[in-house]
Amino acid sequence: MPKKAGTDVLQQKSPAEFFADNKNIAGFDNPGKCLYTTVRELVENSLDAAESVGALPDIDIHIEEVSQKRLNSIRGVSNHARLDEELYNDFETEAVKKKRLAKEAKEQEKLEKAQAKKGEPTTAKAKDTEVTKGAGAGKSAKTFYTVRVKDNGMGMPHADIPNLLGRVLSGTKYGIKQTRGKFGLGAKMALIWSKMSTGLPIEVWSARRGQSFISHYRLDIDIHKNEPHVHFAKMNPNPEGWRGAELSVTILGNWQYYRAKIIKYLRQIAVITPYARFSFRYTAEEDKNSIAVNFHRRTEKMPQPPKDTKHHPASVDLELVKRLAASSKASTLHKFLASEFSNIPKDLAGRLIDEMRAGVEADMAPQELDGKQIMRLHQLLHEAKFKDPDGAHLSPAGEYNLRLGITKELNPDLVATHKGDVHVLEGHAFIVEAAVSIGGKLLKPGINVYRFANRIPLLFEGGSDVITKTALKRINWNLYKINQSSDRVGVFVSIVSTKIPYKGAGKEYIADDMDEMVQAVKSSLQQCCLQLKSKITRQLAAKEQQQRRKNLTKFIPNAASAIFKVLQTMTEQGTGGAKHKLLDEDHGVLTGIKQRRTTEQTLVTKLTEHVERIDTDMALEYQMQQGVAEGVRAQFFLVPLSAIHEYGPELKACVCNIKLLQPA
Ligand SMILES: Nc1ncnc2c1ncn2[C@@H]1O[C@H](COP(=O)(O)OP(=O)(O)OP(=O)(O)O)[C@@H](O)[C@H]1O
Repeated sequence: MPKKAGTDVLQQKSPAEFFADNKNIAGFDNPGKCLYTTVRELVENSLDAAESVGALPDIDIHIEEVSQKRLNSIRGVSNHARLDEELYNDFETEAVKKKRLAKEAKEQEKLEKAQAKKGEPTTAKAKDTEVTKGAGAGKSAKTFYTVRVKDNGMGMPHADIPNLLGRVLSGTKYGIKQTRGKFGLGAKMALIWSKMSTGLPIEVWSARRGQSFISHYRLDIDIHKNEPHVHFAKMNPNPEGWRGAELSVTILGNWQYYRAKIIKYLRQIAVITPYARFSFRYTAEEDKNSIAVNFHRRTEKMPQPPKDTKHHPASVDLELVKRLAASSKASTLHKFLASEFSNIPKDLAGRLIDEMRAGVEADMAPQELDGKQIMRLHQLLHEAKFKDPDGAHLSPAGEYNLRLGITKELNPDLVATHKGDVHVLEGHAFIVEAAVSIGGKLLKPGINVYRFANRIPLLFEGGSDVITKTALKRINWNLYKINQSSDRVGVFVSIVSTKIPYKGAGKEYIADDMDEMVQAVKSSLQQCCLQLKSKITRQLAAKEQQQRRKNLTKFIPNAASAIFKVLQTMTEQGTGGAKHKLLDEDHGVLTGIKQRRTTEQTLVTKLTEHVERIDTDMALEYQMQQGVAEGVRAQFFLVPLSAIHEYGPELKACVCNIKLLQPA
């Protein structure tokens, strides 16, 4: 142990201490961001937990505002009235107070005038109200929040709960599998922050399938030792057979500044997870500020769950090879290579061993490999040719879910989706899915980028991210008849992989420096744009036609009146002086006018009929050119009323055909 702290004194930190000192690395930058990241980490754990047992996620999220005063009573700290006002940050001298009140009165007067102008009732405000300030009152007051997230997932084994939630860098998601969580850090960071800001422990309820009790824990973390500290643990009866987990943590936060981000996050997670139900409630100390938002489940079709896979030879480092060899249960080196790695079939394992030489035999135990032999093996694994991972173990959201989520949450005019091929980055397979939408009231004019990685929305650091940069700089939107500044364009890209190359443990963005990733994102977006281009071209043609008709129709009254006047003059003056001889039908027209059978209104009616006929003829001609099969098609999704429904024959009507297709 160091005797005294100083720059030249050797000190050691536990992982918990490190992350407590550097919270920003994990996305816990300031109170508002801490509130956001806490919600996010707990929701993502819940989604992982529900999907891992194949349950359609049902997630309740509740944020409850807790004033300093209430927090103090929870903690048993007494709330004293202030004795020495000048001691506090928010103390105002008489002069400052007078100035503030005058300013407030002026603003109030302005507001009342504006309301009176609009005919609205004026909101009376008590002027010069003196608030009795106790502990936690005034503008320096902080606000705390209890965040509670409940799910219907797999729950946690009773005995593992302290380690899973009270020891930094512990978790069940370190395997080679696509999961939202990866680092074994998120929930513990929420606990560390609660410990740092309120000193309150985390509370946990959990029940697993086949378990007759509900585990109930209250625990915190010994940051110095990186160990869980259990306040109490109980096994309560579970008469209703509930399964899932519920976590509750009380932290310092800032709802006011991060409210929009939290709602945006939930809206985006609802886009990428339309098979989940999210119910969100915010309870404020003042009831009028409370809100509730529900994101309903729109489909019961969940993507195939991701599967565990093995290390691809191209993805292993020297340390990992050493560790795998030391811990392998395979009896021979040959079996070790063929069983611990993906894409090394038996014959290739034999060839690799032959290639290693240096005293290496196929039937030696992997633990017998010495340091140099391990180095040789590691080198060979990176130099030899192996098949790429096929990506079958990944679980992309699917074009159906992506489209459904976008349509449901943003209601755009057009959407195109595309699922890219499997690509590989450092031995890890990845798939890029993309969607591009046009229109919809919720989007601003311009390019609106939505980023997802392993089905998590990424909301921060957009400027440095590969998806944003590709959408803004590498796509020539004009080529696809999309106006990048005036059209409301939604760009949605979802990347799934066993290893998302995040920059930082906060999982906020993917860097732009990997060519494989850049190309895959670009190509998926281009494919969406190509689909949109043909739809937009058709829409533009239809619009042009409509405009032409509108223009012609607009001039009919004037044209009819002018023609009528000419014809009237001709009838009145006779046609004796005409240069050209009139045809019989022309005489007919003039006679009609003379006898008042043909009026100006007759001309209006005839011209209108003519414009409409031309319009119909052009539409028919267009339809003939396109062919019936190429007629205007739009995909839309119907939500079945029950889980059992049939994809029956095509429904034919005079205006459209509807065919119910089983989603791919
Ligand atoms: N709601 C839950 N249901 C079931 N298990 C959970 C739940 N929340 C957490 N866990 C378990 O606790 C472990 C630790 O969670 P934590 O959030 O600290 O890290 P992680 O999700 O593994 O990784 P990351 O830091 O990347 O989010 C998880 O791996 C999981 O096994």
